[in-house]
Amino acid sequence: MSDSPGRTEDHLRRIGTLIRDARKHRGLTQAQLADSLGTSQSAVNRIEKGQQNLSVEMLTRVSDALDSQIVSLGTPGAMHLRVHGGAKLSGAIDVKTSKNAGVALLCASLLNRGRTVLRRVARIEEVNRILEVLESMGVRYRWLNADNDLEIVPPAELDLSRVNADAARRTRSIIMFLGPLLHDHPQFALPYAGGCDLGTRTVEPHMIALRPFGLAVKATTGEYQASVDEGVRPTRPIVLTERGDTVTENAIMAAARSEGVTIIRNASSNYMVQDLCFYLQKLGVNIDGVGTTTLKIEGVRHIDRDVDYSPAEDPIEAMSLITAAIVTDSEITVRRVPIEFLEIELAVLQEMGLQYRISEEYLAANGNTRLADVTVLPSVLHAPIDKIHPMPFPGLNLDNLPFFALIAACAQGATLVHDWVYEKRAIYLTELDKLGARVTLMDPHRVLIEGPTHWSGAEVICPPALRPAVVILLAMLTAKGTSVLRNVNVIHRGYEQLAERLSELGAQIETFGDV
Ligand SMILES: CC(=O)N[C@H]1[C@@H](OP(=O)(O)OP(=O)(O)OC[C@H]2O[C@@H](n3ccc(=O)[nH]c3=O)[C@H](O)[C@@H]2O)O[C@H](CO)[C@@H](O)[C@@H]1O
Ligand SMILES: C=C(OP(=O)(O)O)C(=O)O
Repeated sequence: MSDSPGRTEDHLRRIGTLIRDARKHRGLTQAQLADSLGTSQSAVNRIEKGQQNLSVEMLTRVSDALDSQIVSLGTPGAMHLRVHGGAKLSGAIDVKTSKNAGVALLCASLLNRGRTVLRRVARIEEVNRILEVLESMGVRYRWLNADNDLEIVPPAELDLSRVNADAARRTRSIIMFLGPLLHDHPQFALPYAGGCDLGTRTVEPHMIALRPFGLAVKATTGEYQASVDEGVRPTRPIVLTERGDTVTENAIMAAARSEGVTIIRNASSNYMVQDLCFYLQKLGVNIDGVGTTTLKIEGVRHIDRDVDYSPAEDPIEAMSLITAAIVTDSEITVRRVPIEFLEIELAVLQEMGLQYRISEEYLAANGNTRLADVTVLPSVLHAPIDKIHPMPFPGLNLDNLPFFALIAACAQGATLVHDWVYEKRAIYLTELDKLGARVTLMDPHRVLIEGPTHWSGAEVICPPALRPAVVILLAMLTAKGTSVLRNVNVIHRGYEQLAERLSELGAQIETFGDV
């Protein structure tokens, strides 16, 4: 190691603490660990205090003895959380604007020759990835202030020859560049879409929706090769084969600059789609039917307007924070909840016995979305009578399903959670078992959860999916003892400063990185 002595000591102390935590999780005394390492109890004591130099060989032996990877190598930048469970939360917290509107609006800013300012954008990795891709195309952007207002200025001509493939491959939202780009670019290539690892997520509906605008896409190694037959536009209503959010957004963005009227049927009316429509209306695009499944869009061939738009608050973050209160049995007020996108969730929770207060409604800064403050009160929960399953809006949101799994684990009785959509997400919920939950995987889409759970701290590596990772973090808030959650970078994809904001409510969470 070419480290300075001070840093080495600091690293040794941090490794020592990790070893102590892992030992305690295993329920071992220092003497028992020493035995299995063939060393003395005093040596283990020195190791845990960071007072003993450690060879790689010794570290490997400790890792084996504790069945825990104490130090991860080769993942530069990996961040982890140490959570001391059991603390009650109190106070109030504001919901931030949504990830999913944020990424859609960034893609939509490509439709506009003028300057777009987006207010209070969630400063999350998913947004950063799209910004990196935009920048690689020649778009300039600037964070304007501490409120996270973001300015986007497109170049006279986009340069699609050097698209940042590394950033693009890490987000599924890259697929939403197809709709905006097809207007001015007869040929272009885009890297394949990435995102959470949730099993197969088809892009076929996007192809079907965009074909009437002249788009043909050939998938080659690692890239979509797009070609556009200019002048082709829909001759009849576009009927989406599934009511997906991003596919609806792609169709809207294709229609926005296509002259004449386009009708989209079986459109998603979800929150991010509504935000996109409100933004486009500010750009002069006439859209009828916002909030319904039939949209009538009057395209404008050239859009060149300086525009200022405020995306609405995130219903999934709101659900995450409500869940934090429920699992810790605390009273907290979640402010700026986009209530119209959580009504069914709250109705189901009420049936499960949740007590909460709700304020008068008020409007989000976009002038449209209804907000309210929700105060969650400590409650005794029981399993719902029926299974919990998602539906396109106005159903229970698919991204909120994992939170119901955690809440079900806190409730008395057995709950069936059915994720009919994603092939893999439900499987990750069985990770809750490491903290004491009883989650039985019935098949890849259904889990049976038996509560209530006697949560106990553990060390868990984040699954490669945003919501299941957050659910594990929230369970750790209530689990007895200390837990370690590794590789939490996946959480930063969709949440801004979640650990820090939970700490402000009283949670005891420390962040640490790889040594
Ligand atoms: C950036 C963004 O906005 N992401 C959201 C968006 O992703 P996105 O719109 O990309 O969602 P997908 O297209 O992957 O759809 C999700 C899954 O649902 C299936 N499907 C969808 C609609 C339908 O009517 N029938 C059907 O079977 C799809 O085949 C797919 O397997 O919607 C997902 C589903 O709400 C959310 O989890 C994501 O957070
Ligand atoms: C699945 C999700 O998002 P994405 O579409 O960005 O992968 C999510 O937000 O939970």
